[in-house]
Amino acid sequence: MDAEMERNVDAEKEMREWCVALPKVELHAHLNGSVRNSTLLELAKQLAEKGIIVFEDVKDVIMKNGRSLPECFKLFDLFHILTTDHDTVTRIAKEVVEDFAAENVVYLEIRTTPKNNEAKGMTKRSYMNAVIKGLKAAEAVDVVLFDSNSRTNDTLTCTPTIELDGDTKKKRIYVRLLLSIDRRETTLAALDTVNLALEMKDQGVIGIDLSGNPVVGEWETYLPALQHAKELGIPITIHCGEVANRKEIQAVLDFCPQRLGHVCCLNDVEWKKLKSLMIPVEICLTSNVMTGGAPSLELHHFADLYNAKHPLSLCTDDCGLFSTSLSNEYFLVAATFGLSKPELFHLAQEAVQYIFADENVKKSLKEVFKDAGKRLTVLSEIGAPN
Ligand SMILES: CNc1ncnc2c1ncn2[C@@H]1O[C@H](COP(=O)(O)O)[C@@H](O)[C@H]1O
Ligand SMILES: [Zn+2]
Repeated sequence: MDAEMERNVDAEKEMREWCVALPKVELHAHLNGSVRNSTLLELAKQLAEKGIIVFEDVKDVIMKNGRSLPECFKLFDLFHILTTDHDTVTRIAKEVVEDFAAENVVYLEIRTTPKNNEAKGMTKRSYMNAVIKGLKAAEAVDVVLFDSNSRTNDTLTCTPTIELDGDTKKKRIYVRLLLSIDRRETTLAALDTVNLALEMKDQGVIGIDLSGNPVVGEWETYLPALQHAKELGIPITIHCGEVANRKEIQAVLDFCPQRLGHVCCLNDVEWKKLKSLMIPVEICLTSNVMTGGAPSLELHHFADLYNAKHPLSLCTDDCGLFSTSLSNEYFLVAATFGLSKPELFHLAQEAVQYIFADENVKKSLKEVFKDAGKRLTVLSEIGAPN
C-alpha cells in the first residue's frame, strides 16, 4: 500500500469511528428487520432440530445477498417463522435495543407489526407485551421507555448523559414504540392495531406506521384506521413511494401524516407538494439502493432534500436485513455527499425535532447533543474547511 492509500484508509477508519461516537436518533427501524444474522441462524438451527425447517436451505436464504423488494418480503416471511413466539420476540427486542445503544443511538423509535398467531397462543396484545418485556430485560443498557411526565421517579432517569468513550458506564437510550399496520391486513385488523396503540400509550407506544409490501393492498383499506389514529391524536408515519403508485402517493400526501418514510418514486408535482408541506422524511439510503427505490447512492434523493433544507433524518429501515447500522448510514452520507463532521453533527441533532416523544424527551436530547458537541469538538470546527 502506498502512502496515499494508507492515509485514505486511516481517514476512513477515523471517520467511521467518529460516526459511531456521534449521538444519533433512529426514527425508522423495523424490529424483525433489525435482528442479528447470528441470532437468525441460531433460531433456524433450533427449528431444524425440531424438524420444522431444513437448516441448510434457510441458511442459504439468510446469507444470500439478494435484497430486491420482492426478495425482502420473502425473507420477512421466513424471519417471522423464526421469531414469532413470545420468548423469541422478547429476545430479539432485547438484542435490538442493545445493538442500537452500543453504537450511541440515544433515542430509538422501533416499529413492529403486532401479530395474532393462534397456534402460539399469541394475540396482538401478548406480542407487544413480549416486545416490552424484551426492552425492559436489556441489562447492558439503561432503557428509558416511559414518558418522563407519566412516572414521577423518571425525573432522575432523564438526566442527560451519554458515554462516548468506553463502557465504564451503561449507555442510556430512550425507546418508544410505533405499531405497524401491515398492508396485507384488513380494515378491521388495522383498526385493532390503532386501538391497541391507544391502550398501550402509557407503556411506551407513541405512534402508528403503515408498512408492508408496497405492491400489495389498497390505500382505502387502511384509511379508516389511519383516520381513526389521526382523530385520537396518535402521530402517524407512512411508507411512501417505495414503488411508483401515483394514486397512493397523492393520497398519502393529501393525508399529510407527521412523517414519511422513503419518498423514492415521486414525480415533479409530488416532489413539489412534499416540499411545500415540509413533512419530515425518514431517509434510508442503503435500503433504497438495495431494493431499487434509488438508482445509486450518488443519485439518491437525499442530496436534493438536504440542499432544499427539507426536514429529514437518516435511518436504517432494516439494519439486519441490509447489513448496515445507523453509524454506517452517517458515514455513507459523508463519503458520498461530502458532508463535513459539523454538518453530520447538525443532521443528527436536527432529527430531535421530528421525534414523536414529548417535549421533555426533546429537551433531554437537546442537552445530550449539547454535551456531546463539546466532547466531539465539532462546534469549534464549524466553518473550518473539511
Ligand atoms: C424494505 N422496505 C420495507 N418496506 C415496507 N415494509 C417494510 C420494509 N421493511 C420492513 N417492512 C415491514 O416490517 C416488517 C418486519 O418487521 P416487524 O415484523 O413489523 O417487526 C415486514 O414484514 C414489513 O411489513
Ligand atoms: Zn421501512
